[in-house]
Amino acid sequence: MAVTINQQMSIPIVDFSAWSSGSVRQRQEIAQDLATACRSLGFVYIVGHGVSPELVHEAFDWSKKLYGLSHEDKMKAPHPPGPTPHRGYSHPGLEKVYSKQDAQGNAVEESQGRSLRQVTDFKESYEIGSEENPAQPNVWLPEELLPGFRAFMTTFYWELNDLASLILEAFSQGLNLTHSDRELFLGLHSGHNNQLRLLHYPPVPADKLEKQIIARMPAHTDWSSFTMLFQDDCGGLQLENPNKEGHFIPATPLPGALVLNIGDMLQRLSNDTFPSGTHRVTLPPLQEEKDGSRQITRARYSIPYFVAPDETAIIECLPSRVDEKHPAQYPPVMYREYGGMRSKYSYQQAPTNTAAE
Ligand SMILES: O=C(O)CCC(=O)C(=O)O
Ligand SMILES: [Fe+2]
Repeated sequence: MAVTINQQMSIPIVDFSAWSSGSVRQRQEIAQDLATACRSLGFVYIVGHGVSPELVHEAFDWSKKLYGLSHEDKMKAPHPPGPTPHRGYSHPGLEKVYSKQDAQGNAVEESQGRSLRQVTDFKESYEIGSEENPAQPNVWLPEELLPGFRAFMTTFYWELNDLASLILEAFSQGLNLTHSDRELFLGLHSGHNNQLRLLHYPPVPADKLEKQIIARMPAHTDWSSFTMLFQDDCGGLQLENPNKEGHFIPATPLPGALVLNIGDMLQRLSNDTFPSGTHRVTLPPLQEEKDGSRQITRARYSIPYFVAPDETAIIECLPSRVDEKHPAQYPPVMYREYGGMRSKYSYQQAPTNTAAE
């Protein structure tokens, strides 16, 4: 039995190890297990995913080296102004993550953008894409600052895309797509519009997070098709229980597992068969260090990989998932336009970077 519901954590675990070399029956079981898991929460742990622990370890090592550089050096690969291109280094406080609900209504755009920023997201990130995506060129550090970083990350990006392609196949089988829908679905994802993200949440006083004076990452959905996330052992990632608004389930770090969550595009393509999971990063349960009487959270590192449709792909409910009983829930949308709408306020003028002091 490849799917287990861990009672304590309630997030299903799917073993993907037999996907590439398994029998037709084994593959069918995995596809079904994955679909069952994604239907319920839109969140699943994948074990046996084939990305070697050494490679993941090396990626975290590079991330630590990157964030160990001085602010001045990190700013040699600055995120360009505005939300796109979404590449390079974002210092703490620059990017604001918010939910679809937070940003509704067009008339009060400016004030909304400002009010969303009253609570700073205390994290720093570095975004990497395909080297062959002219719409979103990478912003690299000078090679001498971190020799080998660019080469490693470029290889890692495509290694993760290899896994993403297998998971897309498993999804098309689990969703019972017709042959032509399968071709369409796979064809939307060339791999050139994915995004590899290195995230660092510096230590902060726990009470600042508790009192919501600052945030790590507020509740949101990802707007790509799905996300594969590696996290360190700190904890703090949580997903919202889809049946109980405002109740969050911890995505406790599970050694060797990646966390997969469904994004808005796959929710649309699957016509709501797979819900896009709302998640956030908040206070981890572990607080090991103390600063006088004040509790300080540990630093946290995570590496999400967003598997996205191509920029100009038109996303609409796949015909295999639409019938009289299940009419299409979404009109067609170009992926680039949807992303633009969701990220509109995320890179407005940032407040000064002092929130965690
Ligand atoms: O850091 C994490 O665990 C989650 C990151 C995340 O949700 C995101 O970057 O969209
Ligand atoms: Fe996310």
